[in-house]
Amino acid sequence: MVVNVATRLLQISEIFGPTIQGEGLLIGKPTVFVRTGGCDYRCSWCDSLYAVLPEHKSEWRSQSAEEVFAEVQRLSNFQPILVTLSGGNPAIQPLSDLITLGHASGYTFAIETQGSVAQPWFAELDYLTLSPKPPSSRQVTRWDRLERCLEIASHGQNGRTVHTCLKVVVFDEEDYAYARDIAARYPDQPLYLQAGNHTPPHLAEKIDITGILERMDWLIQRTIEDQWYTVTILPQLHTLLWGNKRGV
Ligand SMILES: C[S@@+](CC[C@H](N)C(=O)[O-])C[C@H]1O[C@@H](n2cnc3c(N)ncnc32)[C@H](O)[C@@H]1O
Ligand SMILES: Nc1nc2[nH]cc(C(=O)O)c2c(=O)[nH]1
Ligand code: SF4
Ligand SMILES: [Mg+2]
Repeated sequence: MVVNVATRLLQISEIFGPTIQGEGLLIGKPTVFVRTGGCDYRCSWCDSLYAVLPEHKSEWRSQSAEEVFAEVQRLSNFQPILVTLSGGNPAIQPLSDLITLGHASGYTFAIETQGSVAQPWFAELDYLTLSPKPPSSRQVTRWDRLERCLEIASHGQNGRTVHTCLKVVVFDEEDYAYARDIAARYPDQPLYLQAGNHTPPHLAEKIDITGILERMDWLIQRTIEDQWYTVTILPQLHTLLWGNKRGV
């Protein structure tokens, strides 16, 4: 049988760390990021367009799982660490081999994805963060696909539990209503509300931390007003610390 090796290569935008996970369920945890290139979405406020738009393709590299894992091991000084797969949409890449390789050496794997593409290998992950996009992103949620992601994760492979959660970026009242809808649809999933950064690299020269914190304050008041006590509200910690800097 002829195996097309190229189809197993990963499109890699950047590999960096260790740093801390700045968002959601694993906020504050030391991690190495593997950021893949290419995305099926075009969120109006995306903070990682260099890993999304085809005009940045020449900056990405095609690498095997072995090459990516060697870089992860080098960065982590061969100490098992949490590896966070992000992008772009990492769900459009063949990441199963990387997860298998890493698990064999004690590494754990989390993914950040919008839930628009469900892959069988989600069952091999340790953490699956689904981040469906609210109206301000100008993207349309495919609920059937989001549900398929959760369904796959509910059958963890090799006795593994895939810890799942939902994370919704909120900029305004419409986004907040979308987040409420998500909570009603998936009452058993931990839900994180993430204050939006309205000054990502392509929309402003300087990051407006005060503006981000004001939105965060509004979001907290808004949830308390609704007596919505099961939700968790967070900023992007890395954005507060390091602004729009890349590779942190
Ligand atoms: C860059 S995305 C990559 C992974 C995947 N495509 C996704 O959207 O989940 C990682 C996380 O950053 C969030 N994000 C992107 N731009 C943002 C912004 N301007 N403010 C707040 N969060 C943002 C996304 O919603 C997602 O949760
Ligand atoms: N420190 C840090 N935390 C993050 N959490 C999610 C990120 C991402 O871009 O997916 C990210 C990132 O780029 N840096
Ligand atoms: S889905 Fe994620 S990577 Fe893709 S455009 Fe939206 S925020 Fe950016
Ligand atoms: Mg980011």
